[in-house]
Amino acid sequence: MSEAPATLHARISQAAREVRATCPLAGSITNAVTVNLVANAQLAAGGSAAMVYLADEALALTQVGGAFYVNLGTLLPCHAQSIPAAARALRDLARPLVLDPVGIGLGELRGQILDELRDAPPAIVRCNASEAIALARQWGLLEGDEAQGPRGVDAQDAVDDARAAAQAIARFIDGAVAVSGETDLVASADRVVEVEGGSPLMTKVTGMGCSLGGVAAVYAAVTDPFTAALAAAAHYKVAGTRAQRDCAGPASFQLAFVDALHAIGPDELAAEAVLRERGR
Ligand SMILES: Nc1ncnc2c1ncn2[C@@H]1O[C@H](COP(=O)(O)OP(=O)(O)OP(=O)(O)O)[C@@H](O)[C@H]1O
Ligand SMILES: Cc1ncsc1CCO
Ligand SMILES: [Mg+2]
Repeated sequence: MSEAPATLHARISQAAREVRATCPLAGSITNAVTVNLVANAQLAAGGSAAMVYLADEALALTQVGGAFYVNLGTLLPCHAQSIPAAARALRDLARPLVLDPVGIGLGELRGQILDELRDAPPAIVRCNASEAIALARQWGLLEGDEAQGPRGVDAQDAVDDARAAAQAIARFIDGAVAVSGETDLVASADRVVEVEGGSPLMTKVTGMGCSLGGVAAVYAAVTDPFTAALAAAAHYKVAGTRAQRDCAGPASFQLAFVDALHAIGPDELAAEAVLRERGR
């Protein structure tokens, strides 16, 4: 990993160049609905993919991959062991974990696993606004009114409403949080950047968020968590904007989107990324 350049755009293009040059492996434990899109997006972005379910295999993958991705979307009994075991192994190796806490609040197992991850935390949390607020509450990171109240699993909150939660999580994990929506928000302990672009059709294809987490893990294999989260968010927004021009609806959008992820080079990515710094 070389030293990060000063500007955000330069950091993104350097990260994309390193991904293209090294084809980093990010292993995944991810949900059964969208596993194929996650792997295809990781390959199209320039990385390599390997999906597992069992603890034994997850532990082997943490040793060989540059980063690891965990998505709680469709839990099975084996995940009660495999996800915490992978997270602890990554913590001990000082290798980045990217977490998508899909469906936080649904049933008990998700909550148990997230309690365990508090002690072996991810480097990047990738989620929607409601999930960011729910995770910050579960980990006890909010105070006053913000700490109260039940939350569902849908993204009923606006991305901007999740800003305090995102920053609280980013500080707690000493990493980055990427909250997706019409405008994405990427937070580190001391910076908040908005990323514009994409398409409303991204909400009509399942797994756009899941696969964004997988691509963030590919980037996390070559750069720091904040740059990785920002590069992945920007790559998705630029690819989504392009894909919308060439499609007839959600199905052809997904194809055009994966093509665009693949076609966008590091310089184009930096040139077309629309970023707005919101505070540091
Ligand atoms: N209305 C929108 N306009 C533009 N881009 C959007 C819009 N909604 C979502 N996106 C983009 O779609 C991608 C996925 O974000 P989204 O918030 O839909 O994730 P998600 O709800 O976790 O998805 P899933 O759970 O289906 O994987 C991100 O790149 C985000 O920027
Ligand atoms: C639809 C769905 N259900 C569980 S995971 C998933 C994919 C989007 O998160
Ligand atoms: Mg999601």
